Amino acid sequence: MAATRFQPELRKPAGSPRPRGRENAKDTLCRNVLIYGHCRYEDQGCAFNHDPNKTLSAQQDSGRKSARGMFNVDSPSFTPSTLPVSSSTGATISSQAASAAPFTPRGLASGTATPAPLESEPPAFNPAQIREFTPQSYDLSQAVATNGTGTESQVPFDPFSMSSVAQAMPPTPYNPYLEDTSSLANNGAAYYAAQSTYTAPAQPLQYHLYAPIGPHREDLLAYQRLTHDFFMPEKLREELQKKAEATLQVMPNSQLPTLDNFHTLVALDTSHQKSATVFGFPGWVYKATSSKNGKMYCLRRLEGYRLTNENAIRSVKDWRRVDNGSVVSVIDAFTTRAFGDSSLIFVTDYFPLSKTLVEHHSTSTNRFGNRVPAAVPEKVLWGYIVQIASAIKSVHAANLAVRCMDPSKVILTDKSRIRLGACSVLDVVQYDAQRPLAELQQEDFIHFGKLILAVGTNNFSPNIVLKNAVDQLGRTYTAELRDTVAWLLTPAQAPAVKSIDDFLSGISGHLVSTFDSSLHAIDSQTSELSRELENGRLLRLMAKLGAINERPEYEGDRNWSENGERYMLKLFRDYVFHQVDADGRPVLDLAHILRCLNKLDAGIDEKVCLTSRDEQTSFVVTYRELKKQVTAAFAELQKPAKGRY
Ligand SMILES: Nc1ncnc2c1ncn2[C@@H]1O[C@H](COP(=O)(O)OP(=O)(O)OP(=O)(O)O)[C@@H](O)[C@H]1O
Repeated sequence: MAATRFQPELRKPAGSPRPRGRENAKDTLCRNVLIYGHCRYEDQGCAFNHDPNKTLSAQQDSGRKSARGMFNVDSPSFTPSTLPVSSSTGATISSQAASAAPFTPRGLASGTATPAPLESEPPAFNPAQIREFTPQSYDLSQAVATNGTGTESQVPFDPFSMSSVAQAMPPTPYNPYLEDTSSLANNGAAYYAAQSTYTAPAQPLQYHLYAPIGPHREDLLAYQRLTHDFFMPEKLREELQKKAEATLQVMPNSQLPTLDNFHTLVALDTSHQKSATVFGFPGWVYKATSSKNGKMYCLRRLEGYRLTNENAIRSVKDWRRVDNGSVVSVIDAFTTRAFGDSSLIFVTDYFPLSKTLVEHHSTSTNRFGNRVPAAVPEKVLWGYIVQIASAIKSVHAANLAVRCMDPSKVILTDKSRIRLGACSVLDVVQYDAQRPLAELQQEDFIHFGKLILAVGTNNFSPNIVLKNAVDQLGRTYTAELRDTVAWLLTPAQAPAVKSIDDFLSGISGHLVSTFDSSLHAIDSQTSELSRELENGRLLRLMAKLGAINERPEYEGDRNWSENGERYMLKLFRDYVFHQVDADGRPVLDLAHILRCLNKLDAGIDEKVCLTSRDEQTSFVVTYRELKKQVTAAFAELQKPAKGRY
């Protein structure tokens, strides 16, 4: 919008300074100069002064001359040489001036009482000189003192400092499972006494502790939520339960012997066929319970093995140095005649319901019962590659070699989680060969390549033709995967040697994505765990209620009678678990149950109306009161009966 210029000939400026006549006008600085820096009408008869220096000296002179140097209403307002002042002068500028072209101040800060010397250079904009805003701790007591008002001490609150909060917190963290909150009260006493600083609330949370730790499901409306939303996902629960069941499984009428340190052996082999292809001895795998600590271990037995060199079996202890998530830890090895032969036993960690890669990847059958090779997703294959590479790194770092990476000796213990399951076996069995470690380590790369090739092509035959299999791999998967496997299968040209570190840097992109997947897995498991933590709390509460309610042995006891305090707990139990609709049909609302139990556990001040089934008695009682009664009743049950002990 074009600026409308101020035209003194056409319009009188409104407001002060009000020129008294032409003479006065000469001493008054033209507003066009004031606003725009120059006046277009200067040579066309504008009566005002166009020389800022003159105005200034005239004002100074008049100030010096006049005994009435005092300002009065008629005094021309003080006008800095080049800048409109903010107060009265500003008010006199016409509204049109608001749309004037931008004004560039020349040499004077707005509102400054002393005009800057006109000769001085305009200050350059220098952001470095501007002091950064730093939030200061606002000390109210000081503010009060400077204001000179009351003596009341105010709480200095520094919202940016946590130190005051940390100091005020009780030294021991609040334990929501502790029924006895007296320690909290003690802490609280000290804490409340020192109320001079802001403190975070330290009392028990006023509700339940289900904290929404992610990752979350999509937003669901209340009615879309399922029972499962409150508990562990069904699949995970089932999986864990099956694993627990497998761990505790026993074989009735088992013919298997009891060993020196192990009992209750359960065969884990899925086939009865003796196979000596991998180790040169028929092998069997058992789950067994340790007599020393009651824990379960996996025993791998090599049938008919005769120990010729004591050192062979001692080599197993070197494997205790290997601690890697992708290696089944080797605990011990010994020979035994308990099976009626001379057997070599390796003791390793036990992973319930694990399957070998052969078992897992060669089980697809079509509707005629024939095996159908199913391509393993490339992402899964890369996951395997990363895990095995990590295992090899640990093993090589411990100056050992894996030696056995047969797909039937690599076990899948969880979704896409694999572990090398037969480490150390060949170290003992082929001890006498005394092959150099460097050679064995280089051979590990070839075993590794063969393993991935077997899984990728779904061909677990020992007679696989490598070249054809690599070509087949290239047709199903990316060139990167094919080249990776080809690199593993190609022996290094002596004297060059392959190193696992070179391999790891070559697949670094896949390391990152596998790492990210495992972070996601950890996140969801932590989230599940936090939910189960709360469910465990509720279980304890339900156990208490169950122990308290319906105790026939207290029938004659006044405390437990229909009028006694304990009666409320019975009504509460009805309120929580035995709700019925208008027709007397059961109402099963899990959310109601959880909500009530959580409120009871927290002992909140909310009231609840409990009515007896015959609707003759009603209590209005707080959850706090109910909680007290649960605690008291349970404590009474815990007391040994008089005269009984
Ligand atoms: N550490 C372990 N924890 C739990 N189960 C294991 C463990 N190691 C192996 N298993 C399981 O024991 C079973 C037998 O394993 P084994 O190594 O004998 O495989 P296999 O397929 O029978 O091979 P082979 O034909 O050479 O005997 C497999 O189902 C395997 O998943």
